[in-house]
Amino acid sequence: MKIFSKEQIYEGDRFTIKKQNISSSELMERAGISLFNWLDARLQGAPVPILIFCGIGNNGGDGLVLARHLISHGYNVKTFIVDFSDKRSKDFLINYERLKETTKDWPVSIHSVDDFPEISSQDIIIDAIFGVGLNRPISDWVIALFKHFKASKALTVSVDIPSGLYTDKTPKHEDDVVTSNLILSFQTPKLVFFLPETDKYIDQWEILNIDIDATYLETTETEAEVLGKYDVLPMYKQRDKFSHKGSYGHALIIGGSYGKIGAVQLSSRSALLSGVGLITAFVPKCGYIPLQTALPEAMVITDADKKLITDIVFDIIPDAVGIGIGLGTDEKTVKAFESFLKNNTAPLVIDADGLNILSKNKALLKYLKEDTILTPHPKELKRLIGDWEDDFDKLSKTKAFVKKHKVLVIIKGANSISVYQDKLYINSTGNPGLATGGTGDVLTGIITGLRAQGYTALESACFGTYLHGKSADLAIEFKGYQSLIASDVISYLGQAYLDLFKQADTPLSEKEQKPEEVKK
Ligand SMILES: NC(=O)C1=CN([C@@H]2O[C@H](COP(=O)(O)OP(=O)(O)OC[C@H]3O[C@@H](n4cnc5c(N)ncnc54)[C@H](OP(=O)(O)O)[C@@H]3O)[C@@H](O)[C@H]2O)[C@@H](O)CC1
Ligand SMILES: Nc1ncnc2c1ncn2[C@@H]1O[C@H](COP(=O)(O)OP(=O)(O)O)[C@@H](O)[C@H]1O
Ligand SMILES: [K+]
Repeated sequence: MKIFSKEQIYEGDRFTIKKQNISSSELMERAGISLFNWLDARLQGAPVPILIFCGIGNNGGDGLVLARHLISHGYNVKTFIVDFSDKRSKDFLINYERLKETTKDWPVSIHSVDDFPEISSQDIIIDAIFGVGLNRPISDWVIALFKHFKASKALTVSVDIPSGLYTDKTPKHEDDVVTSNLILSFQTPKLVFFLPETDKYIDQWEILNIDIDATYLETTETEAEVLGKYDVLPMYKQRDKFSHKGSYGHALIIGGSYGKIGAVQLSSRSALLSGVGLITAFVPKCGYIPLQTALPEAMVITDADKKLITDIVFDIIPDAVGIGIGLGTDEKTVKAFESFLKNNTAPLVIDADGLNILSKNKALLKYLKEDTILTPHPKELKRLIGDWEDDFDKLSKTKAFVKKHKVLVIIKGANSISVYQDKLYINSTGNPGLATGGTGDVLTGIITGLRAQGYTALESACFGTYLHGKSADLAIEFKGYQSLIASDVISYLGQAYLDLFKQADTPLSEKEQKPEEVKK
């Protein structure tokens, strides 16, 4: 599902208005009706007090349309205008007049703290104060209103985006944003719904379809996409009836050091369960017996050294290599890594200590072949690209790194983001059960396994992070968050594949509702 930028949202409005030959207030009517239909379907006429707080722009206009439809359907509504500016948008004014025609009364204006209404915890607050148009710091009294909302403990529903949240930067203080329980966002999720620093402002969100022109939505290239089942499904490669183990590639996992052989076992097993034809592990001598015992399906090649990797030589021709897990950063290992990088021609995935070695020896970056996949968690990323000011800065620095070295970087975490050729691919699966040692090794194994099977770098990253998170999502139903361990993620990989073909899930895009006519 595409994530449109603020500029693209405004352009989509203009395009739709022209193409469908409608006025901008008709588009606002659709937005307001979609809000009304959503609420009406859930409230079913319940007489709960609904307090609608409208700004003076189009977000406020949406709130006014909603107020009009709720009132004319008999709901218990109070409408307030949060008067933070003398300006009024054209469509706000049109709907301000229309509301008056319905209620025969003007909404209550709020100019300062003295005007704040009492709010009970049983009320519903509709936050239509600022939308994507927020472009500068908010007045103190408006922030005090946000706090007043929070103190009331009333259920708070934000229109399009929680007021106070920018689309392209992180708020300075937590209190500067409305604490909302639910966001009803028009047509496209916003990038801030997926970033670690803005996550605290996002509880639940749903997309409301307002019929922005389909051609515009299809043909506009966006910087970011969030990938659900129906986005990764086309990447899936079927197995042919007459295929054999040679058809599905040979993956090589290079890593391990004394006390960290388990990491290689996790990666190798994950590669196998991702579907690879053959798997070989390259480890120090101390890894031979444990690996051969724990994973009989794997072949094992050992380094001359007992405890470390000191010279990476092998006579197989792998279709993809995953390197770095449990590797350590001993000087001898660094040398071996360097010489491997210079000579390797197979598609490559670099993780963990492989990344740490690169960070300490930036001159090695020039040996990375195009489309190498790097899988840093945030600390490893910081070592690689330097510190960042906020999440947006992190993304732009990662993009610059990706462009310069022609690689793909997966920024791991909740909503892992694959950064490739100027674009961001956001994973939608996974859960905090994954916050446990070894799950990153599993991801490396899955991605290396996919790469060896002939998936492109981008497909391996997107499909791999999806499957990894989905396995964890399926596993926690039986294991719980606390007891999920990396081995469980591997065990559920088969279920994650099977789940791709289950029909029960609604595609993200089909969750969008049609902006039906208002029910009479
Ligand atoms: N396709 C869609 O998605 C559709 C979207 N629609 C809706 O439109 C919403 C965007 O509306 P919007 O552009 O009018 O901006 P909004 O957020 O209401 O802000 C109002 C104005 O306030 C100003 N301002 C900014 N910051 C300020 C500050 N700190 N303190 C004081 N003033 C400040 C600034 O104006 P300025 O003063 O800079 O000229 C800004 O323009 C969008 O979120 C959605 O709800 C639908 O109606 C139709 C289809
Ligand atoms: N809270 C979370 N929600 C979803 N996924 C998570 C969460 N925490 C960690 N993960 C995932 O778990 C994996 C952890 O990788 P990493 O930090 O390298 O662990 P390790 O080095 O122990 O294997 C990554 O794929 C990351 O995206
Ligand atoms: K809002």
